[in-house]
Amino acid sequence: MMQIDEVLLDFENGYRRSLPIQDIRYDTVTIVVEIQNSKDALEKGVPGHKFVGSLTTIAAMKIPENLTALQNDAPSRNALSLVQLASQVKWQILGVLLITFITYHYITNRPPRVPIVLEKEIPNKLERQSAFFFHTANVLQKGYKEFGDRIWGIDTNQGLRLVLPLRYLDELKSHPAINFADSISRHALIEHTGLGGPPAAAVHIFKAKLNPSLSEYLPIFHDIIKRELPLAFPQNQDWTETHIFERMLRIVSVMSARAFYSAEGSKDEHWLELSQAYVSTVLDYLQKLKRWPEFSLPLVKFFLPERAKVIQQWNQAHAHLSKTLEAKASGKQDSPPSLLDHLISGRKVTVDEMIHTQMAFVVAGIHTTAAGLTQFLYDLAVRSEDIPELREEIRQVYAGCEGAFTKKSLGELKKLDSWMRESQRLCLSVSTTFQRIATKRFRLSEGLYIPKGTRLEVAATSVHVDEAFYENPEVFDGQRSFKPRQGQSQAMKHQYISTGKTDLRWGYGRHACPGRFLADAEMKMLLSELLLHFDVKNPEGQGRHANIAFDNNVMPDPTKTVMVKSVKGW
Ligand code: HEM
Repeated sequence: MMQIDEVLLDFENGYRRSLPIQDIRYDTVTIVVEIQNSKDALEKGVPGHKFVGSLTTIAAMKIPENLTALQNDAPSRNALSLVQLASQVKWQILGVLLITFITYHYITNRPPRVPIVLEKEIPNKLERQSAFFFHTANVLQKGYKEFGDRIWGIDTNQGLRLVLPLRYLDELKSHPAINFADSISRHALIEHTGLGGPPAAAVHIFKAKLNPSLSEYLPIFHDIIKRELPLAFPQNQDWTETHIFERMLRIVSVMSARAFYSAEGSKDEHWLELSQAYVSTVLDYLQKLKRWPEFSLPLVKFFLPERAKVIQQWNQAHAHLSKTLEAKASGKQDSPPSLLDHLISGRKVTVDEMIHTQMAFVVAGIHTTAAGLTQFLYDLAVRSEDIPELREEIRQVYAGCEGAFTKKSLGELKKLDSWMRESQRLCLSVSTTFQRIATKRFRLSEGLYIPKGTRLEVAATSVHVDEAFYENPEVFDGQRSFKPRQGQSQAMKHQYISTGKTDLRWGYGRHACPGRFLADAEMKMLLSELLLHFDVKNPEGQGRHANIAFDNNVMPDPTKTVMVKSVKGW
């Protein structure tokens, strides 16, 4: 037999204390006894062994040398051995659970096993990321050619992205486990920048309210174009070197301000300047941030002047929008109502919510449309021989509607439509589209497991130059879509606003660009007025201006110029 000198008390609240046995006063607590100091016990090799029971049990306890004997004899035997067992099992269970959790987490989040573009040519991952950032279209084209019909991956500074073959589009276009808005937020690095796409509710209102009222907007847009165009392109009988992008941006920003914001806003020079400058700031900010690896962004962003500029522009937008919302509180709407009118009708919207929505529409709608117009003119400047045919069609349609464009008359500009479509086929606004993010893990029908958070997309620029879908895809053919539209059955197909699996200019599926009808109308009216009154060409020997591309964005170079001259007799 051995004597216990000291006990270790484990109270239920987690408190633990070691006391000589004579100091223990309370006899009601449930305690754990750990033999600690007994020399005898040490010699017998049982220290660390725990017994649980009431103090009365323990105070009276004389522990036999043979512990098994105690377990058989002691009155508290069952209680002691059960809790002892539970205590040991508890740690084992926790251990097993932890290992299971880590294994599960690893397995479910492990990137899918797919071939990675450039992995063989550039073994260093950082260099591969950089190659994609600076040569996006080429890297996409390489992967598209090399992996054909398989799913393949791209290493980017913001992680692995999976490129899908077109056959997955139907399976995924309404899949509940993938999300478009999250992927836009991810592209805009929302957790570092606070930037993101327009809220789904606002997009819904845009589709339901603004798009159906487009006809009412046409005379307003046409007036804006007729007012702004001569300011942007003064009459000049000599060829004049002209920056295109900034002029397009200005005119589109006026039309967009009227449609998204308010009639007053479309005349407010400060708002117009702000909306034009904001997009460039955002693009510069993202371009700079995306050069850095993800983990460094929380720090890097503070060193970029664009961050301060974006915040300053938000503050300016705040001043405008709080004034406008106050003025609109009476319920007075523009005619036709702007998107802002629709958004606040019957709803309480805070100034901050409205800033987010308005600025997101500014980014989605102004730069893209101005870029589309600039790309068109850059294409036309190296094919000025096509101008007379386009101009003739415009003249006929213009005469037919007596100079007042309607939806129907814009629909008759089929050659212009085809030219716009061809220009956009080769110069998309984004190099990949159908960008989605997996919000849950799921498995594709052909078996590939997609972990939560995976980014998925389609290599749109490569699809558009695939000869399986386009004859002589590298050749610019302005009438490519005009020809098939001559037959009755195809008359409504192959339009500038059309979308399809091999026609990804506006994205695909339920998130295909809802602003394309607006862009189509704005662009056709602006180009019609421009081509009625001006010739464009590039200086002798100057080829088609190259685009600026980074990550997913493709833009015309705003610093380039084309030669512009007034048409005789205007
Ligand atoms: C030529 C001009 C334009 C181009 C090339 C363009 C291109 C695109 C593309 C490619 C997408 C789909 C992205 C994807 O699926 O990955 C998209 C979506 C979107 N576009 Fe446009 N866009 C243009 C004009 C506009 C305009 C004028 C608006 C005005 C409201 C607009 C608003 C939007 C919105 C809100 C979305 C997201 C739709 C959603 O959340 O479901 N776009 N655009």
